[in-house]
Amino acid sequence: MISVQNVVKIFNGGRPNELRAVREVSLEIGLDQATALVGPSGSGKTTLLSLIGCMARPTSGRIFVKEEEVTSLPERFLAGIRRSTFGFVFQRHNLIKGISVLENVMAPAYPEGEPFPQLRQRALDTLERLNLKQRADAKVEWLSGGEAQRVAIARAMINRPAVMIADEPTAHLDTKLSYDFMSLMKEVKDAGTAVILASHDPIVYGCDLIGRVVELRDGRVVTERNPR
Ligand SMILES: Nc1ncnc2c1ncn2[C@@H]1O[C@H](COP(=O)(O)OP(=O)(O)OP(=O)(O)O)[C@@H](O)[C@H]1O
Repeated sequence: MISVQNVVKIFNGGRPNELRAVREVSLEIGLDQATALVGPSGSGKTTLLSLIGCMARPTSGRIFVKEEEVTSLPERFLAGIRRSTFGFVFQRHNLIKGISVLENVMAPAYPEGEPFPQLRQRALDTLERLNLKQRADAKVEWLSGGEAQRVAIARAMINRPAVMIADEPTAHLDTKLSYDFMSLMKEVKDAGTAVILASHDPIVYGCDLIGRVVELRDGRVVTERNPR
C-alpha cells in the first residue's frame, strides 16, 4: 500500500511565480492493482507520480510506502527506497546514449553490488522476456521507438521493483505499440508488480488492466473510479 496523506507540492514558494501543483491530495494506492492517474495537462499527474516514486519531496503532508514513512527521510535512504521499490518508465525513455542496450538495463542495479556476471545474466534474461536479447549489444540510439521503450521497461524491471511507474508511456507510440505496451504492463502486473500510470490516452486508462482511475484537476483529486 502507498498512502498519500494531505500532500501539497508548491514550486517556487514565496516568489511571484509560486505554483501549487498538488493541493491537499490524499490517496491510498493498493499494490495489488493497476492505477491510472488521468487529467488535463498541468493537472499535477507527473508531480504526484514523482512524489509517490520518491523522486521529489512534498512541501507538506505525508507519504508512506509499504508502511514506511518516506516524507522526511534523508536523501541516501530515499535513494535506496527509490531503487529497490520503484521502476520508472518515462515518456522519452531517458536511456543513456553511447552505451549499449545491455549496459542501460544493468545501470540501475550497479549500486546494489551484485556480482557482475550474475547481473549481466539477469539483464540478458530480462531482455529475452521482452524479445530484445538480439539487440543487447546495440547502441540505444540505433533502436526504434518501440524497442527503446521495451529497453526502458527492462531497465525499470532490473531491480525487481514492487511498483512500476510510467508517465505518459504511450505519448510517442503509435496505436499498435500502445496496445503492445499495455500487454507488457499486464504481464508485469500478473508477475506481482503494482502498476501506476499517468496518461491522457484512452488506450491506457480504458485498458481492462486498470483497476482504478484517479482523475486530477488543478492539483486536486476530483474523481476516483474502480472501473473493474
Ligand atoms: N519543477 C517545476 N517548477 C515549476 N513548476 C513546475 C515544475 N514541475 C511542474 N510544474 C508545474 O506544475 C503544474 C503541474 O505539472 P505536472 O507536470 O505535474 O502536470 P501534468 O498533469 O503531468 O501535465 P502533462 O500532462 O502536461 O504532463 C504545471 O503547471 C507545471 O507547469
